Amino acid sequence: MTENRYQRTYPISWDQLHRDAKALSWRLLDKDFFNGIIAVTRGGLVPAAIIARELDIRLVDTICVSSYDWKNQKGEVKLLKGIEGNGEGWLIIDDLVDTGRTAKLIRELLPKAHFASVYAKPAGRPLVDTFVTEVSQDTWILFPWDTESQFVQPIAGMRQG
Ligand SMILES: O=P(O)(O)OC[C@H]1O[C@H](OP(=O)(O)OP(=O)(O)O)[C@H](O)[C@@H]1O
Repeated sequence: MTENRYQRTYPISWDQLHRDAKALSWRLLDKDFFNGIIAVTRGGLVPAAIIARELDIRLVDTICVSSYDWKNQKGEVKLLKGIEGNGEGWLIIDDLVDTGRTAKLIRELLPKAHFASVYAKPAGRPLVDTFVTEVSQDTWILFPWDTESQFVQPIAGMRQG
């Protein structure tokens, strides 16, 4: 279900997600992440797996967060599992920064880490160090793990009257 604050959708296929995660890997290639990757659950898990493969990083940890929707606005971000230390030498991966609430919390916890996301909206963009694609704030990104293919009516059948 599309929330009220979204005016358009941006469907992303598995192929595109794979390509975009590889594009992010290229942007991160020259940086050193001695410790490894921290995936932000749950959306960061898939790009983190692709980026770990591309950057030849085998140590992958998670920071686990949960955010609650309240009246169609994203609510408080709750930390379910953190990471010790200040994040130095770690690469944090998320699929998207939207309002930036999740990234803000994680940056406060791990100020020395490098925060990367595949997609970024304007409100969240200042909080990421590296990203690939910017989408407008009123776009609902349809990730492949949240969607499935289904039958749609032919265009001619959708005419009114
Ligand atoms: O910038 P924000 O407004 O905080 O939004 C970004 C967060 O929202 C998404 O997670 P979501 O809340 O959909 O949870 P999930 O990944 O566990 O499904 C996404 O994976 C980011 O972590």
